[in-house]
Amino acid sequence: MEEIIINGGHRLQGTVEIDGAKNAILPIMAASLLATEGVTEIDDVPILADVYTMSAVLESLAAEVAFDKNSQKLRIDASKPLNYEAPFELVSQMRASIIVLGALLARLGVAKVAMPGGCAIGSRPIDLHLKGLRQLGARITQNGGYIEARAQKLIGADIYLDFPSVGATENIMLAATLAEGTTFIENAAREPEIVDLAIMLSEMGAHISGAGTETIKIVGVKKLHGISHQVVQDRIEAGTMMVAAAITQGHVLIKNAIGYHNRPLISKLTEMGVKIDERDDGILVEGPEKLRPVNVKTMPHPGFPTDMQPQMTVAQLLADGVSVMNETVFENRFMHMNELRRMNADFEIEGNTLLLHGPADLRGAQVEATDLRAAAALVLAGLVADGETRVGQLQYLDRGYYLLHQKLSLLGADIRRVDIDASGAEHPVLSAI
Ligand SMILES: CC(=O)N[C@H]1[C@@H](OP(=O)(O)OP(=O)(O)OC[C@H]2O[C@@H](n3ccc(=O)[nH]c3=O)[C@H](O)[C@@H]2O)O[C@H](CO)[C@@H](O)[C@@H]1O
Ligand SMILES: C=C(OP(=O)(O)O)C(=O)O
Repeated sequence: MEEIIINGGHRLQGTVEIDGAKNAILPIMAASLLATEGVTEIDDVPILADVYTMSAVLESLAAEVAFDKNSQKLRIDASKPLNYEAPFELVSQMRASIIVLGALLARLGVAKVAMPGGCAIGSRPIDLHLKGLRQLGARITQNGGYIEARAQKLIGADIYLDFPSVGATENIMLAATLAEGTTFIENAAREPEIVDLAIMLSEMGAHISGAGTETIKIVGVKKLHGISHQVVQDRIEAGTMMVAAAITQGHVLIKNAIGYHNRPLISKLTEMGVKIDERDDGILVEGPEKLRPVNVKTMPHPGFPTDMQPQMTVAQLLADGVSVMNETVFENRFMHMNELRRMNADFEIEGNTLLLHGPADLRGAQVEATDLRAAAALVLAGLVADGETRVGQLQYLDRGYYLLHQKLSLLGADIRRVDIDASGAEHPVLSAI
């Protein structure tokens, strides 16, 4: 059993490097299935459990995948005939595997993918994905826990999404690249990871415009080819580090961080009294002695990201007064708060609204992650808590952060990751995956 152990109270100082984005690499890996010629080579690939899971999904479909951890390069050859079925054992490990549905349908005219379940943060249906694919001409059936989509040919369509779903936008983009004619996705998701996917698809030979706006236009082409692509930086990892600096009175340069990807977070941290300097070499964050309370509402991009909500609640807890967090994207994303209560946090939950009474006098405790960003929030709380915090269930953290403890340790935190054996002895963990 592994744990991260933190002794709080250290100011973070220095420079931190950020990896490629989990939420960009996963759809990019799915997109590589569309290349019938050449191989796809991807740089700056984050070393994450989800990347290994997606590699296994692609291999189950008969793509050849090679991931070199040292150079962080991923090579995918999908040029040979592919299978059309993504099995339950893999899809159930990671919801994002549903994105192979659109790619397989476009490439093979048929796809069978296990229905992804919900997860701790919400039920997460895929009705919008299916609605979009149906509008492109797919016949979709659900049987025995699998979704099967078939189409002799996909035909471009005008698709309006009731909600700007990231995954639905990506699935439809992948399917539409090889459809006959033009597709418009209206009320599309506008996240930077959508833009990165569009860049990659364009490099492969797709005709896409408007990614990053509400309307994406895709003119279908006959075929796509392998390319080299560098994954965009992970704005959520960058944001997590910004909050770490903000709450520890730190002085941290987030190297090469992209300010316009984190505009709402920068705005809210500034309101809290954090000094933020967007420089050519990254974003410099200086935490104040006292944080001011602030109200936050999560929204699809360019609103405040739900994936920064748990981390932000730690900063709000430490602020001098009452702050409000309103979570509008997922229905159950306050699971970390019960763990923070063990650390002496004072708050009330009313539906999807959280009232945080600061300034909290956080005390170290044994806590357990319930999902990926909950894990990050608990580590952040440990950085400022009095005494020792032990964070368990690190498999969630490993989905989205590589060696977070090492990065924080290099900035001056007293933090280590250990494997605890049956006798209770602790062994240092040097490489998480
Ligand atoms: C791998 C990846 O990129 N994951 C991100 C992606 O997840 P994901 O793509 O799953 O998130 P969506 O944008 O699709 O979901 C947002 C909301 O829409 C709902 N919905 C979605 C699809 C659908 O068909 N029907 C429906 O009702 C969901 O239940 C949720 O309440 O965007 C989320 C919202 O920014 C982020 O938290 C995740 O980190
Ligand atoms: C919710 C997240 O990811 P996923 O959609 O992969 O579960 C996340 O990155 O915070």
